[in-house]
Amino acid sequence: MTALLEIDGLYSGYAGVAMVRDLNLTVHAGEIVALLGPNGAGKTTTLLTTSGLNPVMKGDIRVFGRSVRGRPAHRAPREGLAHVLEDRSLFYQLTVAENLRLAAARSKGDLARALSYFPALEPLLGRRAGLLSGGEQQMLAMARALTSKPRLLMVDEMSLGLAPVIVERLLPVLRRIVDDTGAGVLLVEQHVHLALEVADRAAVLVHGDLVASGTTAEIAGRAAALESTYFGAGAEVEAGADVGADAEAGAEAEADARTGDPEADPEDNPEGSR
Ligand SMILES: Nc1ncnc2c1ncn2[C@@H]1O[C@H](COP(=O)(O)OP(=O)(O)OP(=O)(O)O)[C@@H](O)[C@H]1O
Repeated sequence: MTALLEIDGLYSGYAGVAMVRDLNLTVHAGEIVALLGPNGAGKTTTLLTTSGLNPVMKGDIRVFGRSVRGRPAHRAPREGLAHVLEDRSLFYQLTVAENLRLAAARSKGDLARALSYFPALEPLLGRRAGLLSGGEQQMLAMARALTSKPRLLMVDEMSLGLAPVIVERLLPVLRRIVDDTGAGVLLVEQHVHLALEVADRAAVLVHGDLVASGTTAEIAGRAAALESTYFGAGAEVEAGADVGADAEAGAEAEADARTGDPEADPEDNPEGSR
């Protein structure tokens, strides 16, 4: 198996303070690796450092065998690394088509192929990105990343603000992409159980330390112990609150799915970016 990403004893953080310590992680071609952990664990920091948006303090990250040290972040997409950021970073005043065309022009990429994974975007090509629902924006962010035909795709919190029923529809697309293209995926996800359904392997970060890694079956077998030991009462309460809100939105989404209403817009959009 070809290692696309090798994180080797990584220390990374902000203002000289390491928020990720001694992290070792590998992503091979054709596999999905889930990076799990509670809020503030260092998951986003790891992805930003891999993209070159945050410096390596100690250790190394190799993407396609080459160290990211000294590589400017803008070179990453051309080399085959795509990063869907947590805030989706769309051009909200531009239409869906314009967002996609800009990305495809930058990377000389394949727009039709990227869209083929998200056919729900086709009737929305003329709509401004800021008017899309949360789930549609996530699809656009993913489609935009795919225009560069990445060999390694990093997705940060695909589920942020989305009902689980929407996430359940989006996550399997990652599996199709991996199966079709042989790319590797590093997936940061708060919905542990959904992530474990789609991933091949998982790693758990807590307060910057890697506390567990293994196949999804191994991690799933330890999920209850990991949650009670590391995620803490606060996280459980927070997760409980989310479940309530998600369940309500999910019920609505399911109702829309049942009625088959193509204009249905079931997702929450807590970012208020419409
Ligand atoms: N720009 C920054 N400056 C200083 N500290 C930061 C900065 N960004 C993140 N941090 C801190 O680094 C730590 C790791 O944050 P990070 O965003 O990587 O966590 P995370 O696991 O992605 O969390 P979440 O699931 O909440 O997004 C946290 O303590 C956070 O407060």
